[in-house]
Amino acid sequence: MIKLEKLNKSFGDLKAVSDVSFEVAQGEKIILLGTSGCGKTTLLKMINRLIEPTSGSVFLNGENIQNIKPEHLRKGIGYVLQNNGLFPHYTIEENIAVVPRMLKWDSKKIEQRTFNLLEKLHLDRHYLNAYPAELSGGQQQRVGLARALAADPPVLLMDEPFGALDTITRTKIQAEFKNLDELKRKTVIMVTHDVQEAFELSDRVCLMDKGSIIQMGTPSELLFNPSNKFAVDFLKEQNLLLQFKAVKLLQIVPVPEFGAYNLGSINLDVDADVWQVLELFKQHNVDLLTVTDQHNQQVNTLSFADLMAAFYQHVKTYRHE
Ligand SMILES: Nc1ncnc2c1ncn2[C@@H]1O[C@H](COP(=O)(O)OP(=O)(O)OP(=O)(O)O)[C@@H](O)[C@H]1O
Repeated sequence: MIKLEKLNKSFGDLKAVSDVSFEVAQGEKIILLGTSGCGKTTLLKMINRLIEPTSGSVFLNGENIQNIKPEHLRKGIGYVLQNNGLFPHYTIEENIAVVPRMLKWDSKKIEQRTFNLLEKLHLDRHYLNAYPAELSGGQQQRVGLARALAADPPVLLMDEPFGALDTITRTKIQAEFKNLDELKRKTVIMVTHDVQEAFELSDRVCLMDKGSIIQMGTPSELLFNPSNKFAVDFLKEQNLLLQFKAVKLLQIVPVPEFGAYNLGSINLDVDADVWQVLELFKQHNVDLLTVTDQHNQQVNTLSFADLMAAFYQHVKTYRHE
């Protein structure tokens, strides 16, 4: 779907992006992660031609984007800017309608799409005539996302979309983002410097430093098989928490087909990660995790200590693979 080939960008003597190559499959969620100034935004902007590379190429569905007019290219690539970048003198309705108007949609279609997006993004219709400054940061962020999604582009580029939000609003919007059906089929490349956000929302993480890729892989690959000291150090602070979130209960405690996990009277999602289970152990003060089969017969029980032992055994095995 998207292919980056030996992309370089220099600003004078400064190499902002250095020899970056990778491919992104359709529907994949890639997160560009790294410290401030490592070249993430520059790399992102080369994908929609807001910045032209010094050398190297970007291909979209096999076509070199140098051969596509920037305005045309950007109609098929939604872009959520850092600090949401809404036009302050446009109402919310006008902000959302920017690309559909460029595409000359009729007003009824634009209205329907706008209402539909507001509903999906939990924004009340009465904001339509308001200006961005009248909305909270979280609401502005939702409008920024609605604007990028308005014309239903197959690709979405997002630059620190949740960066300006407080932790609680951020966690809430991240969860909504993850569960938005509309986004599931889209190819997303997103910039962040927040490790947890990267691990939570991505299929693969592209860890960068000084313009270059340090490591690109799934969250589990980065966590359990970091490629060098930079990758180890970057993830060190939150390592254990990230590991608990990266490992699914299913990977360490088998469950029969159509069976279930239970904590006391709580029925757990079979897709739960270890962190969610640990949280539930703590919150509900239960002693045992039970595994039942399709007839609701108990086939296994694990204490907190058993669960931890299974987790560490899994981590040990994974590291040696
Ligand atoms: N237009 C420009 N002219 C000169 N230098 C630039 C320009 N744009 C970016 N840079 C420099 O290129 C480097 C990479 O910048 P970039 O914005 O891509 O980093 P980033 O990883 O996105 O940082 P942040 O997380 O702080 O947004 C930085 O050193 C920056 O100062």
